Amino acid sequence: MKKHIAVDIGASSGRLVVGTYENGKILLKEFYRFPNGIEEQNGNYFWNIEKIINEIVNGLKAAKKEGIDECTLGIDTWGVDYALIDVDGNRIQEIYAYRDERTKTAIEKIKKQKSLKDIYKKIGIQFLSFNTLFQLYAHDQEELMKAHKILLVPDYLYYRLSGRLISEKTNASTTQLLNLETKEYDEELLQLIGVKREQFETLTEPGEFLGPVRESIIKEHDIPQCELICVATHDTASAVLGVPGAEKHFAYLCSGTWSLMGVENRYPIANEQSYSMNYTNEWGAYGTYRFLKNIMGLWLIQEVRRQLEKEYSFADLVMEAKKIKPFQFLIDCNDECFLKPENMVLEVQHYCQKSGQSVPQTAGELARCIFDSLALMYRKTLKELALLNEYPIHSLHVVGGGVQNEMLCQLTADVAELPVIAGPIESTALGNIIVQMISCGEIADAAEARKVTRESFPITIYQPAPVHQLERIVKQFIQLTSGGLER
Ligand SMILES: Nc1ncnc2c1ncn2[C@@H]1O[C@H](COP(=O)(O)OP(=O)(O)OP(=O)(O)O)[C@@H](O)[C@H]1O
Ligand SMILES: C[C@H](O)[C@H](O)[C@@H](O)C(=O)CO
Ligand SMILES: [Mg+2]
Repeated sequence: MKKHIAVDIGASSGRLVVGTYENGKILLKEFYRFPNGIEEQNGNYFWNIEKIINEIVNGLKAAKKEGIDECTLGIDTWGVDYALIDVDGNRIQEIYAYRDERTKTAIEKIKKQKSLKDIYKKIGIQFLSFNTLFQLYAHDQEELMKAHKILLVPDYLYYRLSGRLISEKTNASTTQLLNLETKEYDEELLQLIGVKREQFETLTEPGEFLGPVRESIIKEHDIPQCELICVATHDTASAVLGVPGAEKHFAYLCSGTWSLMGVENRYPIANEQSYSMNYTNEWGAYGTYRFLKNIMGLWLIQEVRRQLEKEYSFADLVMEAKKIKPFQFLIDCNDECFLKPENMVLEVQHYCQKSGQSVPQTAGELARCIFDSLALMYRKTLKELALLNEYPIHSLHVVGGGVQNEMLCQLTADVAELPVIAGPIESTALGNIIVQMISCGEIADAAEARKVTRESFPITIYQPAPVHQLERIVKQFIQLTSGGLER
């Protein structure tokens, strides 16, 4: 039976997971995990890509030790960030992390040259200050001109492992450079940022076979014979494929460092309303669109935990939050001030103080503030999704590490007043492996894969319970988040 390895690298951790398809079920086993995170150098933030590559090789060595001699392999990571390589394939700079401040003013500068609404109408991607469009605009032009190729992170990892140059579509859409109509890189925007089309590789469909891992790597390290498959290399695109949605229109929350909340459509929605509410049409696998919004997510609690010297585990922080009276402290989770503050504890406290609220002091109060605010933001986003898609949303699938935060899952059900269907945790790795299984002919398509997922992995359903004075709390939250929809 075929073995498929998913290399899933998120902003806070990476993992290697092996998947097999047996008797109508998908079996997954995580066999290697490593911490990930951004590193500061001279006031800028970067990814340690050589460490990530070493960890991938270490993971493959572990796979060989587990008795995996041959397999297919797919790679997915976070979006927007890129490597520049010269004509000899050498990386010519460190890989900036999207939380670096260099793009802080890029949107303001670009809007003087091109209307943001016009960009949105043809590209349909949400405006995030760190999208690749803005990163390249802010990049040193001399260095950019020296680049033979611009490779998003997972494309670069495939290149390092195999020598194959790709520009995988789902992740390429996070650049905010792909034109919805031409289905190609938008020439006008490329000119605006001083990049030539040939600096990007030909757009690549998820599912394509890419060939073997370089012989030199296999000779140097005792790793399995791997056939690389181009998966949905944007981790969120893979995560969505792993959502066990049975309904025609299912809403999902990919709950990790970011909270990505959206729906899967067969068509883009890029109109006045979706522009004003800043929703995105990231490309999904198999011709779909991920109509979603980025919510600051569990980054908030990750940074509070880091500030508290990791004295508390995530489970401890949930336990502490449970002891605190709810809805005393609320923040607009999507406020730019939370994107990369020096000290998240002080940032949350300052926000509460300047908005005239009590100030959370203890770990429990800070965690409570974050979880309450995230649940209310999820409610707001679900209402907006139903309005913009013109169809009702009756439940919410939660996948990713946030599934382990049972308190937040229940709180989300209560505050959003709908059932939350939680699981699988490793939906990203699952979606990565699903594309490999479809390419190998073990599963027919995404619809069959979701059916198999429902039969293979347990879910937990959180039914909504009444929240005392919910209307008043929602009104207070909507005022904080400067309006937006609430019916
Ligand atoms: N035992 C736990 N209890 C509560 N929350 C948990 C627990 N374990 C993990 N989490 C939550 O899951 C989050 C990590 O989720 P996940 O592993 O999906 O992120 P990732 O894949 O590393 O990052 P990305 O979102 O970039 O893909 C943690 O930040 C934490 O908030
Ligand atoms: C920066 C991107 O919006 C981010 O990577 C998000 O798309 C993601 O991939 C979260 O895991
Ligand atoms: Mg992840």
